[in-house]
Amino acid sequence: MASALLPLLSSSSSPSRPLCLPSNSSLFTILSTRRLRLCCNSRKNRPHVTLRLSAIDSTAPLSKGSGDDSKKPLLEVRDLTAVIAETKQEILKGVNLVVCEGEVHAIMGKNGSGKSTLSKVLVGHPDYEVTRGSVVFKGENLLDMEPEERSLAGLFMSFQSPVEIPGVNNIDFLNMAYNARRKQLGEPELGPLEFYAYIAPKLDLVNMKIDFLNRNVNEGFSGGERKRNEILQLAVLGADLAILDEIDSGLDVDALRDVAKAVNALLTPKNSVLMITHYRRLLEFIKPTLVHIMEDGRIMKTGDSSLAELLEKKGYAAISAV
Ligand SMILES: Nc1ncnc2c1ncn2[C@@H]1O[C@H](COP(=O)(O)OP(=O)(O)OP(=O)(O)O)[C@@H](O)[C@H]1O
Repeated sequence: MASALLPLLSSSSSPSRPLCLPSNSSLFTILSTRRLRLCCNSRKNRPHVTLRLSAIDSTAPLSKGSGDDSKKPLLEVRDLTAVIAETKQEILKGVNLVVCEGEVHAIMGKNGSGKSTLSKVLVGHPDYEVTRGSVVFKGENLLDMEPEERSLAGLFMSFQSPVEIPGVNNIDFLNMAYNARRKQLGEPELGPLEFYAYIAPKLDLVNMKIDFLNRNVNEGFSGGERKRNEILQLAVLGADLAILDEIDSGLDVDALRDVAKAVNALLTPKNSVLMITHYRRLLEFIKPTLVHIMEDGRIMKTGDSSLAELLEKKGYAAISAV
């Protein structure tokens, strides 16, 4: 692997070669949902939680994600209401959600129910304004933080449609994002060689060819390659809470397995995943602690993975009737 890295090093990441990167402000936006803390443990200590569909009334305040009092809440969303900044149209209409450390939560729901908006509001996307409610992340008021502060605090978001960054190659982008984090932590930055040594095992984790490091970020990537690249970013940057918006869309079965394997490998009893999906298939690979169903800007139902099974067999009408 080391020798394969050398051509890339000399061609793209020489310290003497100026990086072609976007302006600071756009880079900030790009990086604002990226953040790091390397987590490589397995999730074998994760408790298995079984809840019946009726066990949680999602309109009532939730005390703990899974109802397990020994767990520490990581994210507490209370009565969150948000509008589109430009039009003031209300999209989120009172979301309640608690994710504890070490939990995997899945959010499902019809198209347009507000799932992506919720995730974007959590990372501080400027298209939306919060009009009511609170979000506490690791004990801090998340809504008071700038997007980049949220990222540095441990929030990572993988977008439904990852953007291309023309003129910026992947390895430079990742190296810079990782170094920004290290700088924040008061740690020395990694030079190109050290960074290659750091990233190489992560490429294996997501089963990505090394060539992708030398291509511009997401430029010409297939849908599946973009998703793998998102998970590579997560593996590099790490996260206390990773929000994965339809990470399964556009993936073939093998790619889904690889991505799920990588996500599972990153989970520890301390960090959590909030994943948005339309399909139960993903939940077979990444086992959820809880499944939430969103409808018209609210979480209307919460249960275990049997909720996703019911949904797949009988559709949303059956869920409303439960
Ligand atoms: N910036 C925006 N401008 C206009 N409408 C928006 C904006 N953001 C969200 N919406 C609208 O808000 C609603 C919720 O959108 P959102 O993307 O959150 O849905 P979703 O549940 O993720 O849907 P899908 O499953 O199709 O991805 C949709 O009707 C969408 O058109």
